[in-house]
Amino acid sequence: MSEASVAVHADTDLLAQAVAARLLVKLLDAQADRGEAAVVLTGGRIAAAVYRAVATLPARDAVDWSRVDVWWGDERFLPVGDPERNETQARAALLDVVPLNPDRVHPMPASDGPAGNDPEAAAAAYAEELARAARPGHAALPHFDVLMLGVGEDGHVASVFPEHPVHYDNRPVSAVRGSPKPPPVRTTLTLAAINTAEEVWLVAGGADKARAVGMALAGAGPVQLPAAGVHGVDRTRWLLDRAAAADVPTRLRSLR
Ligand SMILES: O=C(O)[C@H](O)[C@@H](O)[C@H](O)[C@H](O)COP(=O)(O)O
Repeated sequence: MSEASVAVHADTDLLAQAVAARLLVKLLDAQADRGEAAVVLTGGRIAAAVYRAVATLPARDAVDWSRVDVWWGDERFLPVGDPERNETQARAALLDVVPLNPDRVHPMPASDGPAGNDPEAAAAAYAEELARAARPGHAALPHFDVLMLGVGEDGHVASVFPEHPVHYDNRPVSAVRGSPKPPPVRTTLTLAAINTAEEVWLVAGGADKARAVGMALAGAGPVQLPAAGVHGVDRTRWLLDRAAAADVPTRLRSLR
């Protein structure tokens, strides 16, 4: 398993700026190595702040956005264009302002989409879309260069919540009902699918995240604290601000 690294930034704004800069470099490196790049997005406030920061960095134009695949790690199961959808937030903050190839943007299905108002069918449809993008004969999932996650106060990541049946689903994409964070119906990559990414970044800012972050890094169980069960194949990066890092053992921090 890859080692986890922890970077701590002074405040949430600097955290978002630093993650945005890292993301651009990661996309550039992936394109230099493989000719293309694939990123998996998430929802929430810190993710939106990162997307907005990417949009304002002049270096964003160094990325060939037409060769970036955009996937989502989770989605709130709502109609297309609903302001609460993670897709809508990412489009407004970043995706609408960079020259992406629309065929390479892969939102999770909406509740009024072709899969119908059925989150299980939506999860299955997304699993099929992922499988179509996988290298033939290799895997059920395409290569993900970097997968970003926020962290909930309860330790959830994507829409994998503590003690939820999704932990026992061996498919790559799962429907979620009864989410403790609204809205209650969602779709999500499972931890096993998340953990196929080359790099996984857990981004958390604010004092309300300190307990979950500290417990995850202290080795809590993944069913009780999903963030503890996340590992990139090459790297797992915890990208935090000082308040969120308050309970992280000092030996694990590289302070900035
Ligand atoms: O749909 C969502 O809400 C998410 O994907 C969720 O996993 C989020 O990333 C965390 O809850 C952190 O959200 P904040 O950054 O807003 O605290």
